[in-house]
Order: sequence, then C-alpha cells, then structure tokens
Amino acid sequence: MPDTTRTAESDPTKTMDEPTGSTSSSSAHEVSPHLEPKPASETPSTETIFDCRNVDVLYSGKLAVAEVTAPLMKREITALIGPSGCGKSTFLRCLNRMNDLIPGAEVRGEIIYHGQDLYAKDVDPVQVRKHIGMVFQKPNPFPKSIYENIAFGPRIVGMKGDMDEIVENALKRASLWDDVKDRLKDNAFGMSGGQQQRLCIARALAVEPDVLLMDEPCSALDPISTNRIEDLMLEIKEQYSIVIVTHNMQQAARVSDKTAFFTVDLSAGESNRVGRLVEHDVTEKIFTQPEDKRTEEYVTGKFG
Ligand SMILES: Nc1ncnc2c1ncn2[C@@H]1O[C@H](COP(=O)(O)OP(=O)(O)OP(=O)(O)O)[C@@H](O)[C@H]1O
Repeated sequence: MPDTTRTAESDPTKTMDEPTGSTSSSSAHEVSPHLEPKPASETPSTETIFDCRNVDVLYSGKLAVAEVTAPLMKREITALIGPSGCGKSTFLRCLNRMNDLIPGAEVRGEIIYHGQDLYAKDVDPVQVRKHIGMVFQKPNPFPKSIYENIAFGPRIVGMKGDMDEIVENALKRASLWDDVKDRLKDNAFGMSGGQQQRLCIARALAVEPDVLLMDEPCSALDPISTNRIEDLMLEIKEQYSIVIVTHNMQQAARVSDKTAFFTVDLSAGESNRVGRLVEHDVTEKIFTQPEDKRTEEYVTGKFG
C-alpha cells in the first residue's frame, strides 16, 4: 500500500500570486509530461479532469475535511457549496496544492489530474499552479501597472512570445481589454473592484492554465461586477475547467454545470467537526431533486 500522506512543505514555494523577484526554474523541476493539458480536439467535455479519491485534509493533525471522492469534469464549472466551515476552500486548495503553503496542513488520498497523482513526489507544485490557476475572494492585484500585473506570471514561467500580445490576449479573455487598453501603464490599484478582479482573472489566464480555481470570487463585488464575472466564467469555460467556491446559491445555479454540496459533520462532537461531501451531481438535480435531505434543506435555505 503506497504511503499517500503528504505534509506541508517547509519549502516556501512561490505561487503565481506572489510578486517577488524570485523565479522558478521549470527546467530544474520539470513536471511530468502527463501534467500537460491535452489539445482540445482530444478531450471531449465528458473527460474527468480531477479524479479525487478519498481525500482527507488535516490541519496540525486534526481532520478538517474527510473522504472526499468525486470526479470533476473537464470544461465544466463545478460549484462547491455548503455552510461555513464545511471545508470548501480547504478542498479547493487541494486541487492546486495551495495547502502545501499552509504550515501543518496535510493532504491524504489521491487527486489524479491528467492521469497523474498531483501529489506524487516528482510533481513540482510550482508547475501544478501554472496549470491550475487560482483567483481569490478579494481582488489582489500587485502594486504595479496593469501591464506588469499580467506580464509578471508569463515572465516567471518563461513563456515565449511577444509580451504585448500575451498581455493583450489575457486582458481580452477576461473582457477587460476595452476598459484598460489606453491605460496599461496605470497602477492597477486605480481600477474598480470588479475590474481588479477581472485583472486577477486575466493574470491567472495569462500563463495559459488548464484549470481555474475561484474561491468566492464575487463576494467583495457589487451585483453588476458579479454579473460580469459570471458572464466571463460562462465564456471561458469553453477553454478552461473551473471550480468555484460560492456562498451564493443563485450564482451556483446560474453558472455551474455540477454542484458539490459539503456539510459539517458534528457526529463526533463540536470539537471534532469535520467537513464531508454529501452530494455531487448535475446542478439542476442538486437544486431541484437532491438525493440527500441535508442538501435539500441547505439549498432551500432551511439551514446554513
Ligand atoms: N489554515 C488553517 N489552519 C487551521 N485550520 C484551518 C485552516 N483553514 C481552515 N481551517 C479549518 O478547516 C475547516 C474548514 O475550513 P474552510 O475555510 O475550508 O471551510 P469553508 O467551507 O471554506 O468555510 P467558509 O465558507 O466560512 O469560507 C474549518 O474548521 C476551519 O477552521
């Protein structure tokens, strides 16, 4: 039986969201070729992108999320919903090894991505995060120009090509180009909150990821900006697989193809609360005919 326990790395591996001058050498830690996304023509939309098998997450030895088994599908939007503390963000962070950066965090089980265990010893977490980008709750642009915010990631990963084109394409994909094309040298902090979040999405897309993880990306935004992000998600899901944590049931129902409902299991007592996946299915089914009573109670607002 292989040891599938992983402890948090002491190596302070930089993420794509850390604007330091350090560079990660992709040649020094070349990720297995299996992690490379396949061309679109070879990948029907029914393909599994993450096959999660018995995933547990512990913080300082204490179980926070237990036994998550679910296939997440390619070029679909999967929404993770559930009451506060059920482990949505914790599980999301497993999908690009962001939990590695949390001291004391430990992931057990398997997450198979393009046929390879994401946590295998020879897999470089920096490369993982290049393929699997992340957008956070609060827009977090770097204190740099709009242009430099986008160019930072491609430079770090050593992307070839004309940087102006890379920046333009990323901004276009995030529906931001028309808003900012005449002020690319302006500081990103001068943008509205909604624009900043689209900039963060553009920044994630600039390194040509395969998957986009979004942790409550609209919770700090007004309804109009939220609509724009939702429209954007629906546009880009043709090219990317998206997993989103949301507290907004309408948002999950509007944008997602599949929904995973998590709950907090209190059966071992309040101090041993643990998040569990209750149900994962087509979004319409989760919202109209869920299998589990707890799902029904949550989506109808009876608890949570
Ligand atoms: N860095 C951490 N260190 C220790 N415990 C943590 C850490 N992050 C989360 N937890 C614990 O893990 C459990 C799941 O938390 P998590 O934030 O993943 O839940 P969530 O469903 O995303 O919650 P919310 O909807 O409130 O954001 C909680 O009990 C939380 O206290």
